[in-house]
Amino acid sequence: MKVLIVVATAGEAARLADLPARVVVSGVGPVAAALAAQRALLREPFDLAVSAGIGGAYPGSGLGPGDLAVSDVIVQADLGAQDGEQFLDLTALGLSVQPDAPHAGVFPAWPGAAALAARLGAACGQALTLGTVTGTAERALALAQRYPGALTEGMEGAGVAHAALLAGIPALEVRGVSNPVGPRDRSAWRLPQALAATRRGLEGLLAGAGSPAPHLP
Ligand SMILES: O=C(O)c1cccc(C(=O)CC[C@H]2O[C@@H](n3cnc4c(=O)[nH]cnc43)[C@H](O)[C@@H]2O)c1
Repeated sequence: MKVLIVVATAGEAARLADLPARVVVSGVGPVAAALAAQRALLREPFDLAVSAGIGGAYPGSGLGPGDLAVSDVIVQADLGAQDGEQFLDLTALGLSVQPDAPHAGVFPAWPGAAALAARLGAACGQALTLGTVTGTAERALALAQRYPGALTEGMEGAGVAHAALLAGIPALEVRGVSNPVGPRDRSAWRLPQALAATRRGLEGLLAGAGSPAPHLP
């Protein structure tokens, strides 16, 4: 399986340079990730596009710094409209099916995600993408309630997933937890542990964990 790995920063890429995959650095955010992913996907064919890196863990996820999460769904959680206190996603706005983007901001991930998570002892669930890092406990809770089962927050997954959709290949998000989603507290960050978890997830993916067992004759 030929895998494209998109990470936001050179620091994340440095820990992955020896892996048997194409690793590209996109910069932070969904637009940067989408553009970098699409540029790589137009250059050569891949079987899977992965958004990988550090991420925040939502309240109720049961995850903490150093834990590993893989996505079964990638959600662009700020794509929609705010109506007072209520958030209206594209489906609620009647914009869910567009000819060139039949996704409504929700991207089912690679079918091997659950098996990969099981083999690695990782969490498997929704990965949310936002263009702005959540900075209050109230908003973290509101997002966790809006998306029950949401595990992680990042800023690139939906961009990679959208580019993968247009390229006709599956996408996956692999996040090592660096921090709790909520009030800004850099002292709570555990970057080395998060980077190590991210690498562990990608090593497992590239070693074939999660891929369907070969059909024996
Ligand atoms: O300075 C801060 O307080 C701060 C808090 C959270 C995240 C940041 C970033 O600069 C994140 C940029 C980068 O890391 C990923 N990431 C990691 N944790 C989170 C998060 O809680 N929410 C969203 N993104 C997060 C993200 O994918 C970016 O690539 C700074």
